[in-house]
Amino acid sequence: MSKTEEKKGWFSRLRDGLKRSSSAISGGITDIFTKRKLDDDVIEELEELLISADLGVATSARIAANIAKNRFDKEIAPEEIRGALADEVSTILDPVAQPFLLDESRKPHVVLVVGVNGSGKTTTIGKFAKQYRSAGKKVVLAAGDTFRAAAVEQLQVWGQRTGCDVVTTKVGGDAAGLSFTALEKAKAEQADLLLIDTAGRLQNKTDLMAELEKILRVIKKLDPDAPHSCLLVLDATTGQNALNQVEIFGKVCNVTGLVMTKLDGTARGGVLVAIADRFSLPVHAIGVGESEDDLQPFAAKDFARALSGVESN
Ligand SMILES: Nc1nc2c(ncn2[C@@H]2O[C@H](COP(=O)(O)OP(=O)(O)OP(=O)(O)O)[C@@H](O)[C@H]2O)c(=O)[nH]1
Repeated sequence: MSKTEEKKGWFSRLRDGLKRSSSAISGGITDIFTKRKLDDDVIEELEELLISADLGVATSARIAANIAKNRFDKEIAPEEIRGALADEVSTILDPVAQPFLLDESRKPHVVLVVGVNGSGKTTTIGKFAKQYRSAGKKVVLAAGDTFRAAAVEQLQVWGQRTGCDVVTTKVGGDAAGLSFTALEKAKAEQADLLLIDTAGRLQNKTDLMAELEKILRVIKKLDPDAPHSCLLVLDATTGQNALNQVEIFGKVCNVTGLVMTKLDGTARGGVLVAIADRFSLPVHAIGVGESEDDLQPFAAKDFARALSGVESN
């Protein structure tokens, strides 16, 4: 498949995945803008529409005001508004759309993967493992979600599939100790990348924080700069709650980048715009489906156009 075909294929998948979010926005724009002049009421309705699509109050107000500029008192076609919205969203997302970069000077580059249960951490780890294995890198996985046997098994499956060693311990075992062992092994083997999975029991914040802090403390004994990255995986279906998760996890570990999954299962995909606007954290990848191919590097313009219901890329 050529690069253009591949890009086109991904754009259709992205557009299909974001359908629930985009049809609410796109349909709302048609309802608001058909045969009406752009006045204060229309701006307010647009703002409300964006808030209901989870773009956040402050961000929605700013976008609506920007779109209204130079268009006041004119009858504007819905398609033009969708295009203008895509441009506004793209301006917000562009600075945060940054691919994850492997630091080759680290042996290994240590990545701590955090996020609440079921957010898509394992899928993300599997995808990264596959990507770097295909590039000929040595990758070690640490099954740090020691609470659930299924989480460990799932990571082992990824290990087998991608040819990566998976360091595990018994169910209920110490995640920090396991991370230490995994880093020791990865260092000894001159691995390029160590991906550490973690448990995400946000319902017990104190335990979660204590556990993450312990992992951080312990791996720093072997490498004071580790972890070199901390990826927070967010589930888009949680909507505005994803903003709280960025804050909570940010207090424990220095979150360096985000991955947002399950954008296909929700009408709340706009939350990614609110998060980008508020935290300015790099967004490395997004997921619009259950297969590993549905997790792709984040492209701001494509996302903005798909979310706004602009038909082509
Ligand atoms: N629809 C959809 N499902 C996804 C996406 N990403 C992951 N999933 C599914 O969500 C479920 C949870 O994903 P995992 O990768 O196991 O998440 P986790 O954070 O490791 O979960 P725990 O191990 O339970 O903590 C799985 O059934 C995945 O197939 C996505 O982008 N879209």
